[in-house]
Amino acid sequence: MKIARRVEAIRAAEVGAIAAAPGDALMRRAAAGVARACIEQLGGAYGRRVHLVVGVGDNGGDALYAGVALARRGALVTATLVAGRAHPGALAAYVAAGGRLGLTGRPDLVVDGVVGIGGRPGLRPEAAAAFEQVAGVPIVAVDVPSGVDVDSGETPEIHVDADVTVTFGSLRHAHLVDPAAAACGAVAVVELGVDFPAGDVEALEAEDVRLLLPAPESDDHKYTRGVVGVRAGSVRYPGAAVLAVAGASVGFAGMVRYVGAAGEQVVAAHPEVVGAGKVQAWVVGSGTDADAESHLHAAGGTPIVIDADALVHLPGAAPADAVLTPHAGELATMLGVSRDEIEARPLHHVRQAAEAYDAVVLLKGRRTLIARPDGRVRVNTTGTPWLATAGSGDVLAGLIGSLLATGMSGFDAASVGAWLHGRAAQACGDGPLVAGMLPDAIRAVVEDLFA
Ligand SMILES: NC(=O)C1=CN([C@@H]2O[C@H](COP(=O)(O)OP(=O)(O)OC[C@H]3O[C@@H](n4cnc5c(N)ncnc54)[C@H](O)[C@@H]3O)[C@@H](O)[C@H]2O)[C@@H](O)CC1
Ligand SMILES: [K+]
Repeated sequence: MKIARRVEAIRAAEVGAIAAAPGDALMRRAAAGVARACIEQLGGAYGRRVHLVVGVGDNGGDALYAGVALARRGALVTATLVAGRAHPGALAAYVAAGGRLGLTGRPDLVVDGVVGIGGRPGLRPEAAAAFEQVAGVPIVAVDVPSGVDVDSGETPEIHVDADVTVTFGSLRHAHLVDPAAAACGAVAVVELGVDFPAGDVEALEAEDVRLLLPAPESDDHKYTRGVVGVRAGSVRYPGAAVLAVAGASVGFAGMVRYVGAAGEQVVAAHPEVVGAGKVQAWVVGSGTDADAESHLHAAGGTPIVIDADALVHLPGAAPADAVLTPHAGELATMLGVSRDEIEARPLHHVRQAAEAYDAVVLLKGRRTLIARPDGRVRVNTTGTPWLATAGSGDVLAGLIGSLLATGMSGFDAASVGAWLHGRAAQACGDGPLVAGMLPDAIRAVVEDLFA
């Protein structure tokens, strides 16, 4: 599990280690990691031109010590001190190692050491100008891209867009949560040997998913494995029914039931699907059009995935054990704000919705967020831009419903479902895909996990 923590918790955990380490030992260790990332990015150090953009705090200190390490490996290092001063010890070491002040020529790489966890969102004009001078050059950010809001993952002001971000000890929220995560590029964590407390934002990794997934026991039969019921599709959108059922039919639940206007199409595509009866979980809403409200009311009393058209019919609190799966536009309608506001502050809004509806809420996006009413959040890190295609959400809703039917909690079902769905898209390759390809790819991903 990847765990991201709040700045306050990180600072508190590091106090002891900083006090115990002689001189700038911790900063030098952090800087060594930054230098390694630069060398990797450049394919070597000797003769490469690296430019440091340096602020007044320890983040700038890290950048300067990284400059020391790079200069010792033969790189030509220059630095702009955006406030005209910098961490005294690091600056002295930098100058002693042959580092120069001021920009000369076009560098091969820029190191962003303006601000880290001590920064406020935005860049002061001197910092912004320093980056403008080297526009287009790849950037390695120290700790976080300067200017992002570290705890909220928001980017309300101008900020650095990095190719690589090197952080220390623990991930911060900005590394996982968009839009800040998108500004980080690839993220590397340098170990500092510090113990951190639990965090409230996390991301599943393959091993976590494998451990959470249900696998049938030898004495299981179709009913003990769980039955999922799908109420999706309509005369107008029969395809949504077929796709939601396809997502529910990848094989986790022992049986799939379908209730709705597209029964004929569903059975033609999935002959194993049966009609109404007892279920352990419902999936309601994908493509249900005008039937959404009646389906929502008919499907009560079990864990339930509420998707698409059904979302707007929720009164206030959702039914017990509900997983809501809106995209940004749907969440905007539910919360009475604009889509732009949701996209600017997805972590804030997904938590707000989880609390308001007293349900697990999965907000779809490049970095899908899954929130519980108590504020705990999982971020999904799998997927490709090709996944943004019609019907992909229907497959996801069905898949999550089938996991719920096996007895998984809503939070686990939603986050594992999102992980598998995204990994399946990656397995389809870096090219176009249609939603109908996902179920087979999900099966292949699961087979790989258990291999
Ligand atoms: N805490 C630790 O254990 C470690 C911290 N390290 C580094 O130390 C950093 C934190 O250092 P600091 O607490 O000195 O804080 P920063 O270096 O992040 O920021 C320092 C100062 O920058 C100024 N500032 C704030 N917002 C600004 C903005 N938008 N534009 C320009 N200037 C702004 C403020 O005067 C602020 O106090 C971490 O991000 C990390 O890079 C590393 O050396 C590893 C160890
Ligand atoms: K930075």
